Amino acid sequence: MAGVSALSAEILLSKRVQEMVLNGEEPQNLYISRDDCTDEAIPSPPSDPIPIIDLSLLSSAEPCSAQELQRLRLALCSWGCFQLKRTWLKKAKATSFAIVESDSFCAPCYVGKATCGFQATGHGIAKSFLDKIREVARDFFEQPAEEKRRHAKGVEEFEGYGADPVPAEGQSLDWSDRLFLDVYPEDRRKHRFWPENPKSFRKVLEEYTSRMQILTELVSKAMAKSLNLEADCFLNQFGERAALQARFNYYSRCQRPDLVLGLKAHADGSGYTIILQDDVEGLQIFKDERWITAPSISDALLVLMGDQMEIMTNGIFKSPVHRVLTSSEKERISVAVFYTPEPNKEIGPEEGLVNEERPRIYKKVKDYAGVHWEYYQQGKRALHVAEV
Ligand SMILES: O=C(O)CCC(=O)C(=O)O
Ligand SMILES: [Fe+2]
Repeated sequence: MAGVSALSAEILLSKRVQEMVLNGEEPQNLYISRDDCTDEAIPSPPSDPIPIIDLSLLSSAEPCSAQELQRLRLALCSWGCFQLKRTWLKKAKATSFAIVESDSFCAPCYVGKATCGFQATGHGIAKSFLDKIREVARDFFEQPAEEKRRHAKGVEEFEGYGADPVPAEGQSLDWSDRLFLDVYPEDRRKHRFWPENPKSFRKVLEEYTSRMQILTELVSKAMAKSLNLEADCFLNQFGERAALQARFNYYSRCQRPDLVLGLKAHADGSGYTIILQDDVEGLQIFKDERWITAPSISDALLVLMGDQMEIMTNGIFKSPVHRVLTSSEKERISVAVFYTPEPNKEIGPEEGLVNEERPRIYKKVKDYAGVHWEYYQQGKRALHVAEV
């Protein structure tokens, strides 16, 4: 991009990428982060696809679930993520929930549960609801700039519409715009950042948040069971006021996808992250020394481990490095929900995962997400600060 004037990061971050694209502007130098664009050109050996896990089989009794638990554990040890496909959450009469997946429906297990007194009340994440989230996200970003600016964040703030705060010197900027919102606990919501338009945005996001709460309970329990731990152990570490934060990402088209990333390579500082993609691929996970594209499956959610699950599992589950590519042809939307232990709560490796064969590799940490952020801004991982 020789000849393009070098604007400072602060000025660029006060502008929206979407508007730069509408104005026909090329990416400035500060957005250029890739010099590895030849990696896609090298044919890579075929790899296993990101595992698809059927949670219905994990919330059911032995022996039905043993194989799926094993698949979940392997997915999280080797990939650090898995896809949840066509999942329906059915709220039980009491406090627990069963999940039923349409295409790998485990009839004997479900019948067993039903006769144990589980009653469905229709709390399902149907594909039509996932489409609704995508629709309100798209409708929000496609509004005129003035409307979105009503919910704008300051350059150095986190919450609201805009971009990440200014990174450390030498770090590149992401070719994306975001709307970042604290969604749970409810008393942490700052409604001035919640869009009033499209009209259904708030209601849909409230509903999605409730689904995410149910899902995090299920996933946390399933992960514990897959490691032969007490089902509630991770939930107890996350705490009752564990946070859910939603980040709506809008990746505009880019004239130089060979040089510019939608989101730079990073690992998440959350416990784990639940990602809803649209039909445009772009998310890549670094595995076995190469980047692997996460397929976009319209009725699937991608569950990606963050550093704090790696700590809680004493390094057994991996928090994968991932990034988002840009495309010159299509814009892309995703919604990432970060599930993070409650503020001020100490977390650490589960005792059941520390033994002679597997000595403790991480110590207890508190408010790790803040430390993670400082390193993230320097383009570094933070996990070493938790090492013993
Ligand atoms: O857009 C995506 O698919 C991934 C987003 C992501 O990794 C993040 O927001 O941390
Ligand atoms: Fe991420």
